[in-house]
Amino acid sequence: METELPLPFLVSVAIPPGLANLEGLSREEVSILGNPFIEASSQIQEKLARFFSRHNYEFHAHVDASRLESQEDVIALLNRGARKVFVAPESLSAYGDFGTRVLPVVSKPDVTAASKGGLLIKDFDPTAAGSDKFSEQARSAKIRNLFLKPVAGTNLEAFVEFARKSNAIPILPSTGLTTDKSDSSRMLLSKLITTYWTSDRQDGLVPTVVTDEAGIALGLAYSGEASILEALRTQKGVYQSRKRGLWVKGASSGDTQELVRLSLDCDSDTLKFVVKQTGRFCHLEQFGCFGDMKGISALAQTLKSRKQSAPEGSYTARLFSDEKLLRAKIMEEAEELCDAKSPEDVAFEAADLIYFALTKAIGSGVTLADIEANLDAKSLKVTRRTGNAKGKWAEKEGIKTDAAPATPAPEAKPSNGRIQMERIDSTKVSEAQLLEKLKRPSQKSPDAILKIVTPIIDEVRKGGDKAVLSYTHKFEKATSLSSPVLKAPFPKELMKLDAETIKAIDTSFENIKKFHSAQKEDKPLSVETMPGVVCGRFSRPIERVGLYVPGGTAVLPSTALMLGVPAMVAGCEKIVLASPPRADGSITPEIVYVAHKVGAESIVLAGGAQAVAAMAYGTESVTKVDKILGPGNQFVTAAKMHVSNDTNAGVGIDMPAGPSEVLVIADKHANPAFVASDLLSQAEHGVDSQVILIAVDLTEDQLKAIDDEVHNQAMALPRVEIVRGSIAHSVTVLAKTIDEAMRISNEYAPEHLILQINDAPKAVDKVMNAGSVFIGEWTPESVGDYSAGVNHSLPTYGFAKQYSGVNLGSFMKHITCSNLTAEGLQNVGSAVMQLAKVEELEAHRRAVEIRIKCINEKQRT
Ligand SMILES: NC(=O)c1ccc[n+]([C@@H]2O[C@H](COP(=O)([O-])OP(=O)(O)OC[C@H]3O[C@@H](n4cnc5c(N)ncnc54)[C@H](O)[C@@H]3O)[C@@H](O)[C@H]2O)c1
Ligand SMILES: N[C@H](CO)Cc1c[nH]c[nH+]1
Ligand SMILES: [Zn+2]
Repeated sequence: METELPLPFLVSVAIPPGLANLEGLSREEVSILGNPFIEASSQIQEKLARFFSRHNYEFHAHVDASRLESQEDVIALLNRGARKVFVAPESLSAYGDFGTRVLPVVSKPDVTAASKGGLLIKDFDPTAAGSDKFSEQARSAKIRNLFLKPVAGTNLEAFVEFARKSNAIPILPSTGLTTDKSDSSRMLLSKLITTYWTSDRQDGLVPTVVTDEAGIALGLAYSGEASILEALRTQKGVYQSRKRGLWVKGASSGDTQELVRLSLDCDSDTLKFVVKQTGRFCHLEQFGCFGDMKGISALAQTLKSRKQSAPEGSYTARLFSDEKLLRAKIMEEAEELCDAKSPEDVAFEAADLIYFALTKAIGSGVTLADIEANLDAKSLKVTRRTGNAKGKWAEKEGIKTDAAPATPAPEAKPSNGRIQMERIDSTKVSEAQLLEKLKRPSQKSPDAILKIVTPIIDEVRKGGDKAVLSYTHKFEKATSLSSPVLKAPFPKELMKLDAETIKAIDTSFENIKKFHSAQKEDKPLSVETMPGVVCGRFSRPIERVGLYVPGGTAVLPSTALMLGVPAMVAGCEKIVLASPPRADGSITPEIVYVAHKVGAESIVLAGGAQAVAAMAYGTESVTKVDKILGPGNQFVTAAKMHVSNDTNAGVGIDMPAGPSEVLVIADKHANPAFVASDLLSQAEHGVDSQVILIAVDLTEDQLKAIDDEVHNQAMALPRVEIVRGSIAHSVTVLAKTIDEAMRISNEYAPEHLILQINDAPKAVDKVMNAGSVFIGEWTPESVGDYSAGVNHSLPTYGFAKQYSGVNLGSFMKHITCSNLTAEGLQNVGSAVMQLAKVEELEAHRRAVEIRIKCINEKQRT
């Protein structure tokens, strides 16, 4: 059961007839329970989204959006505060990046339909045949976020019991609950709430923490079924006095409370009433039973009362009435805060700024609760601002800005803002400014990531399988998984695929195999450096390799091919694949099929640092490997670095392969639609991806044609919101010549370089730094990602300056050998002895001398 819900059930709130406005969905109806479930359709999506942001009290809106037509509708709902949106299962893959905020809705009771994060089953009939079995399966699978919506006419009390037993969250129809305000409906509602609570007191009352809207505890009271019923009926603070029965707060003192929301705590033995308090709560001369308010809440309270009755001529009264003075003070304090250095000064200046900012808010009728609700709502946004400063402020500080007003920051208008790359003219900026613009989006500091992965690695090293499994349960929610490894031979039923996919994998497999086989050396190297001195070099496969196939935000069977095929061609004896499993513990069938084709000995069903540690050190069931290869997120990369630095692990790694990137060089011969499609193909990987276009001597019309294509093609993509994120830190650079473009590209050292220019093959000579190059208009980068034969596991972040991408050599070691004849030793011996003498390593010298003496003796006899 999800514990973050205010109450352990949802109430499905009916949309008012006519849909003229949604005011019928008033705060009193949905907010007190804090937990509505609303059915959306494209027609009312916008109204719903606006409704969520307007009523920014903390209520959990769960929205059935299976009838929405566009992804943008879903994203708008998420951005405006819907905690969860349920969509048709076939469109789920488009929301991979939104974690458990988007879940599937189905009508058939089937536990296996639960994706990683949960499931909503509609029209559920708890009395139908097979429902007991379903309940048992649901309980043992411990699916988080399993929501059940009953078929019309279901007995609600029995249904709630059924849901509790099944570890599910029931969605109760509004009819008879919130929409019907009769006593009997309120009675049913209070009964349902009391069904969930447990009291350890003899009188059956439940302790009730009373807080104001900012969450400051006012005091402790008690609730019983009757007081809850009365509180719901009157929407006021009503409690159960232990001595005097029903206690309507403020009935005699006039210090009444408006009930804002009620919730149960995690183990359902304490209630919380959030109230708007008039006057004070405590019977003593203080606001709450724990004393008066402090800090920001107290300041907000004081400002509120000053606004109502500030003595004329007082400073606060002046601030409320003199807009210019307040503006100047906010600016002044903001600057002082920016300039403050010592912790004391920062605290002092921050307090001043908060005072003036809050004065502005209270003067505009905005409460502290409104500000806090905004902060909470921002944390729920799935599309974010870049965080860059705007216009004049950025210019003043000489830092990266948000897009100019003509191209608004995409995040500001998530649904329809233009998707456009920032432009920079390389001839009008300094080299330093250009490089600043081309900086990759910043990632979390390596230290912060290391702090997260080090304990995971240590635990796996010590705890083996058990530790790996516990992390897989935690991160992948695959709680049913009992072994972290799937050993070959892999069962056929785990690699059931349609014929078209098999054909595509087989084609790619053959091409990758062909290209990597061709990288084999014909024969061992052998060179006679002096007469009788023969030096040689031969290669051997690395015996045991661990191949990490990412699976967090997207499943990438193509990466399994790119790592598995060269390992097979190299002749590695043991190939171990690792990839995060799905929530039901299974691995994508495409990956199992590739593992089978490359002859992998096992698949480690784990991801992240735990998978890397398991392969580096070995566990009871995971084979220890000699080298770990493959891309991954920051946790995977940090874990690879960490284990490779541990001499006890004895494990090597490939190179840092992070968020995807592409640099396209296009001249006037390039087709704008092709250019845009290549940029977007890497932009869709993740919001941390970056794409760069170097436009060589293009006119404004030609540039606009590419910009238009980027926007129009992006808008038609299922992952448009991810593209918005990556395009926000992507750049078009204007250059005059191909040489200038190549110079910039070599400095950037892109993972992928695409040449869409006249006589593209000729320009290849000028490429110094790049992971992989795609030459000419008929070579989109995606052919390299999947099927051409080249490898797609490539160095990013500028590491193409010193690393190669994965290739056959990544799976081989080169061993050298020397073979001397007596004549050879005589020829080279004097040089060796002299250098040994210089280094004062006498034993080295004598190892030659002893042999030369022997040769000389032999020659004499
Ligand atoms: N350069 C290349 O050649 C190339 C190729 C393919 C993919 N990629 C990149 O690989 C990356 C794949 O990342 P991904 O996240 O989708 O999958 P992933 O498999 O790399 O990571 C998922 C794992 O991250 C761990 N994790 C997540 N959050 C965590 C947390 N808070 N603390 C500790 N561990 C946590 C979990 O163990 C989870 O299993 C992307 O950036 C993609 O662009 C690069
Ligand atoms: N372009 C990615 C490497 O940066 C690899 C990939 C896998 N699937 C699609 N693309
Ligand atoms: Zn790709």
